[in-house]
Amino acid sequence: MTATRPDPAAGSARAGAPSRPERLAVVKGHGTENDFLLVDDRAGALDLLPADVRALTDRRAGLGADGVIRLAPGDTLPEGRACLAEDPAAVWFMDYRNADGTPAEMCGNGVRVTALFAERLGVWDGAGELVLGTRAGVRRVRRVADPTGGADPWYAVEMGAWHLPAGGAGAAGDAEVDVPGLDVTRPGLSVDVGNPHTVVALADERELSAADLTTAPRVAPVPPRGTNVEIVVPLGERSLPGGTLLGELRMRVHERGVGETRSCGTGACAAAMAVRTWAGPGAPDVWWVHVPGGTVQVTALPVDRVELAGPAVLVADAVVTLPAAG
Ligand SMILES: N[C@@H](CCC[C@H](N)C(=O)O)C(=O)O
Repeated sequence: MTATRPDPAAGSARAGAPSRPERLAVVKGHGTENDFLLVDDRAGALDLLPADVRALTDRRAGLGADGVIRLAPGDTLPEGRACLAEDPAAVWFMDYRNADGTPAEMCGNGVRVTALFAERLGVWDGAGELVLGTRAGVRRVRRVADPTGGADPWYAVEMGAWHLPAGGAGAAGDAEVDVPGLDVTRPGLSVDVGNPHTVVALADERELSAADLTTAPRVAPVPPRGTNVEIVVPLGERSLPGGTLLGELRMRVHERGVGETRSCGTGACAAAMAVRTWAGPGAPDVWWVHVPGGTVQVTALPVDRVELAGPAVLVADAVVTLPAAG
């Protein structure tokens, strides 16, 4: 057992209704510059309102971030209890909220930063696996060496199953996407990685730079749960020392509930699996996805599962006054 369990006595608050403090301690962190405010709610006592999330993530009037992550005991919320039923080791839950206050099923970069936060809190000793509940199900994290040669450890996350739409495998796309700044409507491929994505292949890096992601690309038909849109340019394949075939691609992303971000872990998984699908049999299993905020590694695992690996950084501690309720 490498993760400590929630303390049943740590909140008498756990027995009562969650409360909303006037002042909240947060830690700022990022994964390839997809940035988050992390909240230690090991007591499972915090009522975090959508308006609180919007105030915290505001880049001018607040601290600023792409999302807020609350680390809470799994047994304090229904989605956490579902994860505990899937795996009793999922005693901690990553409660992820987008900057607009909406909850999302999953955040790949966020899981890695949550793992580092859990280490900082002493909840996980960094050895073996950290088993985290998320709204998309249980995710397992372990520390690994940086495959790109950096000195700091990376975190590898078993991201679960990825899915194309029924009948969509091998297709250029199942959606039409208008990307502001580009003149022609493009095919987009829907890829579910626990949360929804639409991946669009562009001709070259000139098009990637020309795209204007300050507004959301138009996707038709409109995805029922909304979507994150990744625009990608495949960069080719090469062999790593040791012989592993590596594919590389460059990506920008417009995130549901946020806007353009400097990286998206689930988006990198969706993009790599889309490009691998388009490439056909013999395509690499290992992909480096280069985003404005850095590089992450995506690995196709047997039976349509995928792993995400990348860095995690904590940069600051702060105490924030929450907006007045109501
Ligand atoms: N940046 C995250 C994804 C966050 C959720 C996304 N905006 C959604 O609404 O699905 C990642 O690293 O995966």
